[in-house]
Amino acid sequence: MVIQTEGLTFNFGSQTVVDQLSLQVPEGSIYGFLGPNGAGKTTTIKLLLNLLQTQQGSIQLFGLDFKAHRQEILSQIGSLIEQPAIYTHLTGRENLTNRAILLQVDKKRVDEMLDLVQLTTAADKKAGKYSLGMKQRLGIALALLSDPKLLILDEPTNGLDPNGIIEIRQLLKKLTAEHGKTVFISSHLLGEIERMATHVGIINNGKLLFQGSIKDLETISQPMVYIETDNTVDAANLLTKHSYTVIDVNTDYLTLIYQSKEKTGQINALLNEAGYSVYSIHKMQKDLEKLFLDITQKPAK
Ligand SMILES: Nc1ncnc2c1ncn2[C@@H]1O[C@H](COP(=O)(O)OP(=O)(O)OP(=O)(O)O)[C@@H](O)[C@H]1O
Repeated sequence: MVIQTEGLTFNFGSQTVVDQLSLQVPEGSIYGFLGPNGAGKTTTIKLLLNLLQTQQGSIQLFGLDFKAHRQEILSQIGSLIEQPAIYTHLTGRENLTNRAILLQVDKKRVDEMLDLVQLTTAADKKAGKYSLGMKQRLGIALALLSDPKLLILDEPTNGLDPNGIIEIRQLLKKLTAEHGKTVFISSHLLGEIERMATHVGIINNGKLLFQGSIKDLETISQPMVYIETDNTVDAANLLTKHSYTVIDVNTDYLTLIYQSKEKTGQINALLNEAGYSVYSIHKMQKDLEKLFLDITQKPAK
């Protein structure tokens, strides 16, 4: 495990903000740390980065006890919390070069990082002129300069437009798949985490409600397929005969449990062949609120 905490607990005054947290973050994973605003994500991240002192419980990083190996551990972590620390009057390249000098890192890493986060063409523009997405990518490049094993990101896609979000997602996938990094990323958006994470921890009121692989989460979050068709009742009967699980039928829509892309295609073909008009067919994820309800009704394994 790259991150392993046991009974991690933190109080602000009388408020328990992180409550008996036992995180398990495997090497090479993108671990999505999911929870609504105020759940305790940032506080947990600050504990992992030693920006707050652990009050109760323990933290192990890279198999080492945090208290005994603090410096060694922190030198292997790159992080981005809230706004990236960027000098807006300097260019992207100058920001990276300054940091490279400070960290005594080979300056050829600057070009490598610019390339990795796709800022090569904008490298000589002032960072103050960058879009929010470019600033976040520069922040990630800065965090990666010293080639850390673990990257910890606190809501890095907050406020980004869809393109900006896709670029960050692709970058994080590349970092784990091609560069062997482990990524710990917090978010309050289930859909965003589902699209990139390999593992998920869900926190609410400081407590871990669920932890497991993305596959484990899918069994709980169970997406649905909504089909808009004519004659929904007969169409539902046909699908039931073909062993599909129809959950709901109204005059315009049928709702089924989502199984796979291929099955969704087969459903569409089946309805078409039987002479039904399929006006629309789409997959819908549960939102975080509905997922919380399911998790609290069905306790995690
Ligand atoms: N310095 C502080 N002093 C007192 N209470 C704090 C402090 N920082 C955070 N809190 C409280 O701790 C709780 C958890 O905050 P935290 O920032 O860890 O949550 P979060 O999940 O990161 O949420 P957000 O996405 O809104 O940042 C909140 O109730 C917050 O008000």
